[in-house]
Amino acid sequence: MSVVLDALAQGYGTTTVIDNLTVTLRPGITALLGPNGAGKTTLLRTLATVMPPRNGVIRIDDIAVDGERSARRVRDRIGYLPQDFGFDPQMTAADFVTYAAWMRGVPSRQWRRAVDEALEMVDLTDRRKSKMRSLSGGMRRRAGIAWAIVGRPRLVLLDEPTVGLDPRQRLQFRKIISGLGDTVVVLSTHLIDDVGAVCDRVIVMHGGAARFDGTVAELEALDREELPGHSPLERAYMHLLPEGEQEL
Ligand SMILES: Nc1ncnc2c1ncn2[C@@H]1O[C@H](COP(=O)(O)OP(=O)(O)OP(=O)(O)O)[C@@H](O)[C@H]1O
Repeated sequence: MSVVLDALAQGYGTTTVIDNLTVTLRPGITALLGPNGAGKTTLLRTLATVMPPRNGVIRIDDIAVDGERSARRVRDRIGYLPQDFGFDPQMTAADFVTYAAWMRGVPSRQWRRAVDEALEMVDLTDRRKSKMRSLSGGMRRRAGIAWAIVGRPRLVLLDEPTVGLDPRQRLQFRKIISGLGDTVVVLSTHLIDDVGAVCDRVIVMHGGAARFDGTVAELEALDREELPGHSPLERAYMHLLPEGEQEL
């Protein structure tokens, strides 16, 4: 799986959110960091083929995704968990994940196995028959993660997947995504601990551009002791913000 963004521009109406972004995403876990409004969700939605690029090119497995026709060719390779995902509260957890398998073009004879595997990965096997409305917030988010990974799509896009998870569930989440193997995983987060623990690569977005693109160790090397923050990664992140935003 390869995902190439070449001079990508994206926005809403007259607002430009992403401007001239060029990156190649490879198998492994990439974190998108950046302040509120930096464009992380917009980038994930664009990668998920929800919005065609305003300018520039997205190439998924060498297919240029520039409209509905080309998007249809790649959608079954993509698992996308939006920040606020909707569901029918009457659906069981298994139905919810089966719906994703169907949407992703998993053949019906494989649904049962694929759904069982996804629910097992997020530790919801014993809740497979529970209605979505009866699950706790953290369980729903884990069902959402199962939604994104069922059928093993090669590109997995997760928008703030650990919001609402308790500490143990966050550790479980890290285990799940570390076990996805040969998959391009892109997640947005504000939790720098998660980045340090599981991500291979970090892209820090600000002002429509990638202000940093490198490994966690390379980001950590930008640590400046004089900046606010409780860890080298937090201080390195602060260092990447414009000067006016570096104080608290
Ligand atoms: N549907 C929309 N219509 C108009 N503007 C939008 C829309 N969605 C987002 N925006 C604007 O685009 C910019 C980027 O928003 P986006 O949600 O991508 O940021 P983000 O980095 O995901 O933020 P957060 O950390 O708060 O989730 C913001 O200025 C936002 O107000």
